[in-house]
Amino acid sequence: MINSLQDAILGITEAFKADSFGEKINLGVGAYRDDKGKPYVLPSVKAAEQKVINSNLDKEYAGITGVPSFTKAAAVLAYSSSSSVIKDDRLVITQSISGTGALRIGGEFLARFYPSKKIFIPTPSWANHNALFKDSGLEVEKYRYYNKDTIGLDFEGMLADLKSAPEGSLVLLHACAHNPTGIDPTEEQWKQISDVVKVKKHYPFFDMAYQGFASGDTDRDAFAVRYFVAQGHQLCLAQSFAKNMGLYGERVGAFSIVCDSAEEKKRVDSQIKILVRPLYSNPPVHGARIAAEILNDPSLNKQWLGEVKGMADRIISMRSLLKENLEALGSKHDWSHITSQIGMFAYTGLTPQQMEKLAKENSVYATKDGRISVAGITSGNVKRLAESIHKITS
Ligand SMILES: Cc1ncc(COP(=O)(O)O)c(CN[C@](O)(C(=O)O)[C@@H](O)C(=O)O)c1O
Repeated sequence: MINSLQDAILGITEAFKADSFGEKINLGVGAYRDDKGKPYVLPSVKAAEQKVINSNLDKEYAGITGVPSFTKAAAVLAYSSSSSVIKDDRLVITQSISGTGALRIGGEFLARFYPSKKIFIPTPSWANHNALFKDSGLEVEKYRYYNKDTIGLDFEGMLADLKSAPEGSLVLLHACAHNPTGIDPTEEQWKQISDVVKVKKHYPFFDMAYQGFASGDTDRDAFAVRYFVAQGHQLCLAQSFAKNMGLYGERVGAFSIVCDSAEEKKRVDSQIKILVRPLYSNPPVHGARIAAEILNDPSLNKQWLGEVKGMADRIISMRSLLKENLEALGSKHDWSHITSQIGMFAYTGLTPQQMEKLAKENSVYATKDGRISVAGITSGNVKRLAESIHKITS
């Protein structure tokens, strides 16, 4: 019996669309919305796209690993131009079908070549990680990440689970803006995580789907990845440009592997090509060309960084507004986690039953785990949202 897919996240948008209430609120899928609740095409993306169109490029196939001007620039964005992985030419990188595709290439590659087939992912993690790595042929295990009592990071639990995992396990790490909790380790905690990963000889797989979108600063959001590289870890990285460039439907991403030499890079590069060719042969060019323009044109890059910061800042201000509105209503709960968390999502701590009530009785739609996409909050709907939350939590 084939079960029908009722995706925990995409299904929320379907329910939202089916609701005829005029003031319904969608806090489901992690996609940025402006203060009018509308999708946002970054002006820098529009300008870059115009440049691509004006170049009258052909529509020939890209190579298996994609548009070189994109992948080279994506590597610099993640690792920085001064990184030894780039200077010593020991980074394998391929374009991917956005972040999901990057994770999948990584999962398939590791299932083929990495000794351990166990990948430890945080509890909770992005809803799609589990199926994605299982379908890649890996066994998915969990490490503690979220402390529901403090609505914070269960750092002791995380370290303990990484220490007790079999030596040389795969470990998935959210580089910044953890989905769904919005709770990130501090830089000090990342250093301790790196130490444990090194002692246990684990292999880090970073998922960086929100670089620049978390703090508004692309270098700051890449701290964990760059620190681990500086500490000598070999690792792999999935990058998505869905959120920080708003290229959701263009499916722009990259998968990279840090090797220990240029020689090993050559061997790994050919294995990546052997894996990708029969999967989808080569990736779409349009979105990658737009991203390449933005990353390589200094004035477009500067404009883009300002726009990414603008998105991050709007989300941060909506966090504060929601917390202030809840407090103004006389809520007795401590809502400080709403402003201490970072990135696209706030992990409210509401129960599935309360989330159900939010939807059924208040036309506020979000995933059952209590995650809300803060990007769906606007200065126009924040009051009604706070009233709805207050009503079901009083
Ligand atoms: C941690 C993480 N990693 C990878 C991806 C994949 O992103 P893409 O393939 O589009 O580059 C997402 C997107 N997750 C969502 O924002 C979300 O959790 O709502 C949403 O886009 C999704 O597909 O679920 C993510 O949150």
